[in-house]
Amino acid sequence: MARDLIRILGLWPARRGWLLAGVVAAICSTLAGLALLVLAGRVIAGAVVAGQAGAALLTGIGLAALVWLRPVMLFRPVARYLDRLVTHEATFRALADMRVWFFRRLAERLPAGLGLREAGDLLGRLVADVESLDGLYLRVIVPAASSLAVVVAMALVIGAADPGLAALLALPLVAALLLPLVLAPAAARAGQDAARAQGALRSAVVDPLTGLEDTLAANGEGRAAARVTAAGAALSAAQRALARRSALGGASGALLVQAALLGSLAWALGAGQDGLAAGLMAVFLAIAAAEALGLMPRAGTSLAAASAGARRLFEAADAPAPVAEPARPVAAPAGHAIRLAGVGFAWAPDRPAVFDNLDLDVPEGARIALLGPSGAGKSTLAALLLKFAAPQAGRITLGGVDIADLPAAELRRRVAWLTQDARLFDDSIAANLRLAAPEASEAELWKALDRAQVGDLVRGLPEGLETQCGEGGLRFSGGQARRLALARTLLSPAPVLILDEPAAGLDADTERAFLQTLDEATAGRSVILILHHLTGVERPSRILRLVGGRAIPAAG
Ligand SMILES: Nc1ncnc2c1ncn2[C@@H]1O[C@H](COP(=O)(O)OP(=O)(O)OP(=O)(O)O)[C@@H](O)[C@H]1O
Repeated sequence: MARDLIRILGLWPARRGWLLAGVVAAICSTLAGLALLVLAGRVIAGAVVAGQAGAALLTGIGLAALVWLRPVMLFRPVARYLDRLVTHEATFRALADMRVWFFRRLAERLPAGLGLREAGDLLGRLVADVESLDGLYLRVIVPAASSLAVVVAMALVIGAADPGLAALLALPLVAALLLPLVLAPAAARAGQDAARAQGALRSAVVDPLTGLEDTLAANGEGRAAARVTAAGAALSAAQRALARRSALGGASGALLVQAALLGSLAWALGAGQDGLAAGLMAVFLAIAAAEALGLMPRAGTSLAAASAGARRLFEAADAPAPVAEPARPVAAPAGHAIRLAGVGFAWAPDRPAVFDNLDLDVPEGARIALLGPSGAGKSTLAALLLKFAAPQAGRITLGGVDIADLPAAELRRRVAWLTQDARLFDDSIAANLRLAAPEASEAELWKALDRAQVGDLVRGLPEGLETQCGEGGLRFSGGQARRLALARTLLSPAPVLILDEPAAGLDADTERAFLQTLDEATAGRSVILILHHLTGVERPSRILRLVGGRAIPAAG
């Protein structure tokens, strides 16, 4: 548990200044509260000892306390305001860093898609588990630092007057301070159950919602609702267990703080005239301490929840990346001829091999038509060429350089892929296109749209290039969205294009028109056309068929 949490803190180096400033602000605010009660205590203790308020005000101590009371009263709300402001700002910044870190780690580990991972569960990790980490700072570190400052200040203030009283007061308060460490391990299991249940609930909701049409068409809403109910019940049970631990911690904390209060009260009553002032002061300090230390035992459950969140994040973030970046990357080659030699590949050790001793040459400027039945491995070949997966045998070279030695980003600048189910993102058409070429001018966007046979459609839209595509491109029909995605790929300056069924979604005439303009759109570039069948207008330089894990020449 401690290792995960220490590692989390290590991931926030850029926010160290903010985090530290938050702790300092919280300590100042708590100590200001303490000082306020100390000063009030002094005035009252002086009055009680002197027998009447007026006389107390005239004693040196009472007068000094009164002088300090006003600035401290003014300082305290300011300190409290700054405390909340800075600690929350520090948390927001640290969590934002954490999300980006986690997202990048996922992107490295899931280049070929989620595979068997559940989208809802990953979303839960990215949102809820990252959020649970705010408890580590806001509900554990900050209160612990403030409480420690309170205990030390109290020991100093009371210790100067009466060390025995200071020990009596400090003992239960130190116990309250340490209680979270005692309670956290027991709460850890409940924290893990709650985090897991939260992930399961998100999956149960996201999965049927993403495919709502299919869920409804199959009358599956009853089953989906039952899954959500079961996942919700599991989450409630886990959260109830966590809440029980939190309540237990809260009650124990209150008990310890009250013990300190009662102890000092008993001392004050039992002390003679000499000890009365110190005893009364201790009562005031115990009241002040209650605010800071009363929260501490609950920090145990926050610690457990943060540790469960951290565990789940690291579980996903530490999975081995399918393709490691080269330890010693080589310079990108000038040429872009592709060669596969003796490539063997299976997606997992227990899955059948997709390729077995595959050889393939794509010379610069060639147009290869790659045919093959469903499941033959056409998309898998594209995944290998973009290093979304790495072959277990053989090598793949680009311009004579093994792609294993090229950084993935360099390779992907040279090879662009229109995937089979290319996705439009929830942004404008222009932004979707510029994913492939961020610097592209408007004229270049229109050129790519025209080449993909979708320029007229976009011209007819009131907002043109600024039209929002909606999530997954829902604003457009399947065929229109595919042509927009094709325009994006054609816009890419990459010298090698892999186009998986580029004419899918086009009617016969438009398909013909598109394939005829392909020459112009891809002039000078190598193109791998993944097709189920040839229409006769593709004019490939070679036709290959993937069969039994190998590429064999096919008749046109
Ligand atoms: N990302 C992936 N993770 C795990 N297995 C995969 C992945 N992509 C493809 N496969 C598996 O690899 C095999 C070949 O699939 P692939 O999609 O490459 O065939 P294809 O020729 O493109 O088929 P289609 O013409 O139907 O698109 C299939 O058994 C498939 O389940």
